[in-house]
Amino acid sequence: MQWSEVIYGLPTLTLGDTEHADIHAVTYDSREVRPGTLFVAMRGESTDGNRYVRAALDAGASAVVTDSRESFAFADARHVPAALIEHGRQALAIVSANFYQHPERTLKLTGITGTNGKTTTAFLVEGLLRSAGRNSALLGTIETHVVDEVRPSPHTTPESRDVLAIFADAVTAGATEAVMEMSSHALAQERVFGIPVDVAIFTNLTQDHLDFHGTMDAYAQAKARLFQGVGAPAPRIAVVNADDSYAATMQQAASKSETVWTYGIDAAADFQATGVVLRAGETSFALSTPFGSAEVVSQLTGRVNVYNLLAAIAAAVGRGVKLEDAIEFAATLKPVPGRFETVANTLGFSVVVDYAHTDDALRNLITLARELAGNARVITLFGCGGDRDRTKRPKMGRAAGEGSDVVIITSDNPRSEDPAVIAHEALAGVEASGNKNVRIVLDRAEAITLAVNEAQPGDIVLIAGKGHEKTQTAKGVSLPFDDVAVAAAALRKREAQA
Ligand SMILES: CC(=O)N[C@H]1[C@@H](OP(=O)(O)OP(=O)(O)OC[C@H]2O[C@@H](n3ccc(=O)[nH]c3=O)[C@H](O)[C@@H]2O)O[C@H](CO)[C@@H](O)[C@@H]1O[C@H](C)C(=O)N[C@@H](C)C(=O)N[C@H](CCC(=O)O)C(=O)O
Ligand SMILES: Nc1ncnc2c1ncn2[C@@H]1O[C@H](COP(=O)(O)OP(=O)(O)OP(=O)(O)O)[C@@H](O)[C@H]1O
Ligand SMILES: N[C@H](CCC[C@H](N)C(=O)O)C(=O)O
Ligand SMILES: [Mg+2]
Repeated sequence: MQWSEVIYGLPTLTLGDTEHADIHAVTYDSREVRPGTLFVAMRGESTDGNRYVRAALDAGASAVVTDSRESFAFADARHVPAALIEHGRQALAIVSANFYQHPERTLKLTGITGTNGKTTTAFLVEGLLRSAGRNSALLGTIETHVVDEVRPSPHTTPESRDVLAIFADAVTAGATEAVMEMSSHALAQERVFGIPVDVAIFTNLTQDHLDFHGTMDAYAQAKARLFQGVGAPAPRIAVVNADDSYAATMQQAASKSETVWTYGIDAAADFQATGVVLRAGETSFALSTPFGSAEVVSQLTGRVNVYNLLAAIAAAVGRGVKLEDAIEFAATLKPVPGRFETVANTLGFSVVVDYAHTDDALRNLITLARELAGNARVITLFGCGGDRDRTKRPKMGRAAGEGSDVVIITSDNPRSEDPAVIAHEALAGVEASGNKNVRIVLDRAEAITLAVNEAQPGDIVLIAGKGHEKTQTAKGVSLPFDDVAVAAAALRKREAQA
């Protein structure tokens, strides 16, 4: 594609003297540059893409977009087409949309934000749309779907270049819909700039990521951007959890949407669940909506999934699926990997792997386990991520201590930090809860084996924090690790001894 076509609509401050180049690829990472690549220099948290303009040019970059006068002059002097712009990430989104020929104009996008429940809700919405015969893309934490093709996901919400590349492939594969998790990092960094959202969902807001956002208010404002539109018109329909304390913030942010639907269990809502019945592997409730009422039955477990189902059904209806069809399809939806995933065994107790990695998610998970366990014990294993919000560690400890009979603190991606230091920060919270039945076992496989060996018939073992993850990252190195596989191995060993 010609340089002039790639920069169409880009608000440039200055354009270089060289006007012709054929662009074969767009990148924001100098290490990806090959001859014919346009390099967009972006300022980041840890470095500045402008430091790598020389490397990009040496690698054969055919054009440069930058917010630095110095980089601009450097590229121009080397007779490479250059554009001086104000915002690197916005520019990346604009040139990528041009380069991929605007797939975002074809796909009707459902965007989901919130602290917890994005992945689950995204899978549910995609499942409902597919059942209704629509071809869809899915972008989120666990994996990426390009209609029927499954690809790994390096991020929950990728950079705009990657979103648009996936969208373009999805359009080629016949997709008319896309469902996407919108992380607060992505909204704050405008990774989704210029991408119109048709239906926007807010799940909930509780503490996480304060290392990045600083305050709960800034975190909420990042989430609210989904409802205002990031470089794009506001979503046509906003779907907001009425039971969450930030509902009003999101509703206000959605003031330009044509329709705002609320959903909830406790507060009055447009999509209202009543008579919730929770069992392992079965959840049911009565649903009333502006389009009629019906009984919803699902194979998913737990009250949090009532919220995820409500949001997903509302979104599907917003996308034109008939309510009665959405409810029929909801009954066929399978649980999401690593979200209340049970590990089968013949020992008479339950082992559950779940992605709870915030204090709110842990509290919800343990409350559910308590209900399901009756008089039996809840054994909770968890850890806290390294190089992430430190202040959530004692809060997670407290949540674990308050609801569990036995607590095992272990490692969950310590990254560059000392796992023992992280564990002791979590321990402080368990101790504050008054729960004395707590142990630290830093080796996660050893800790899981201990939890499994501790369980008696009727007990529930909760293995929290890593869910679907397939690696453990420590000292900067990621090694294969799978909670489900490790738990299954420990169970087989114990079964063999029984
Ligand atoms: C805090 C954060 O979100 N960081 C992401 C962000 O980094 P950044 O803007 O700070 O970029 P940087 O590393 O300073 O680099 C600046 C620029 O220089 C470029 N560069 C850098 C080195 C080089 O040799 N050449 C070069 O061109 C980089 O490609 C980048 O364009 O952009 C980078 C490029 O896309 C991401 O890799 C990086 O993800 C880091 C590794 C990360 O861990 N992100 C997590 C926290 C994240 O984004 N999580 C959310 C989900 C959270 C949730 O909801 O639970 C997600 O959406 O995945
Ligand atoms: N609607 C919900 N409300 C509160 N907690 C939830 C909800 N749905 C799921 N959870 C809990 O949060 C955990 C993470 O869920 P999920 O992966 O769907 O969220 P997410 O928002 O995508 O998280 P992440 O931002 O880390 O990718 C689940 O394992 C469960 O414990
Ligand atoms: N999206 C979250 C996932 C956390 C998962 C947990 N296993 C951890 O490593 O803390 C993050 O990157 O903060
Ligand atoms: Mg997710």
